[in-house]
Amino acid sequence: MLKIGIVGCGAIATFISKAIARKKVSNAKVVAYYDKNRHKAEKLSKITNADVCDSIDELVKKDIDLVVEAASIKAVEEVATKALSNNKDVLVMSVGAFVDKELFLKLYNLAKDKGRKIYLPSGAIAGIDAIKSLTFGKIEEVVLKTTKPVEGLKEALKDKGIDADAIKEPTVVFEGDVFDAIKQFPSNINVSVMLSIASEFPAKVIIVADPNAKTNNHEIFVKSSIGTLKVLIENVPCEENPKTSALAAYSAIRIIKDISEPIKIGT
Ligand SMILES: NC(=O)C1=CN([C@@H]2O[C@H](COP(=O)(O)OP(=O)(O)OC[C@H]3O[C@@H](n4cnc5c(N)ncnc54)[C@H](OP(=O)(O)O)[C@@H]3O)[C@@H](O)[C@H]2O)C=CC1
Ligand SMILES: O=C([O-])CC(=O)C(=O)O
Repeated sequence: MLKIGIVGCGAIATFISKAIARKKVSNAKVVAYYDKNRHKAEKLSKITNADVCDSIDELVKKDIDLVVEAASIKAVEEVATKALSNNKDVLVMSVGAFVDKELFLKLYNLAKDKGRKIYLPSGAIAGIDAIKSLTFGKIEEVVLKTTKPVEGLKEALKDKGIDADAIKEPTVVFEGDVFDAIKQFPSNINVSVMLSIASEFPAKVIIVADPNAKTNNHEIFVKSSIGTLKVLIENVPCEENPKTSALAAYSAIRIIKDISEPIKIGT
């Protein structure tokens, strides 16, 4: 039985907890939660009976195999460093943190030294399997066009001084590289960093705010010497957090399930 500790008790942690409690994943149990808002951890502990911790340090010292980071980009360095240093594997949802190459290398080397694994789920996008294989050829172009309901982009738009309520038709609110995209939309475009890591090529990113959209759509285009990939995924947003697609949580759940599977499907 894989023992899991979860840091960040929002939308993704809720999906994971329910999937485990409802035995959709039978090889794992949640044993500990930590959230900076203790009441959120307490709410989830009612679903799984897991302990509520007062700090990341307390959580990583527990008898657990895997720490799931489902908190924020800012939390990744501390959570992953402490998890790996305490000989736990770590699954990182806030993949945007790895836009920082130094952090990527630091955690990569720590995991290697400790003989532990860092899991980066495909998250809210599809096609990562093929894109990883395409890197054996020459990648020429990587583009992500994300269209989200205005509601899901509201906070980030406010930070940019854009009044989301004034958007009455599909509007491009960002066009640029992955580095600026994740800086300006840290809770919306982790997928662009995942795409760039998988393709080993910095993605061009376009973000559209659509007042009529009901789904979080990600359109991916990768041109390479091996082939050209075009993928569109239309994701149902989480009720608890409309910025986040349910698929992102299910990709983490799938990794947790696959850890104990004797057969590995896909690249
Ligand atoms: N890889 C991918 O494809 C995707 C990644 N994500 C990312 O995954 C992460 C989790 O998403 P989601 O569950 O929707 O987010 P939520 O906002 O629903 O939940 C995150 C929770 O973690 C808490 N938190 C934030 N920072 C810390 C910290 N340092 N220590 C402890 N708790 C903390 C938050 O508190 P508070 O609300 O007070 O900040 C909140 O309760 C986010 O970073 C999100 O951007 C999301 C979708 C797709
Ligand atoms: O869930 C999504 O559709 C994408 C997302 O929020 C992210 O990548 O940060």
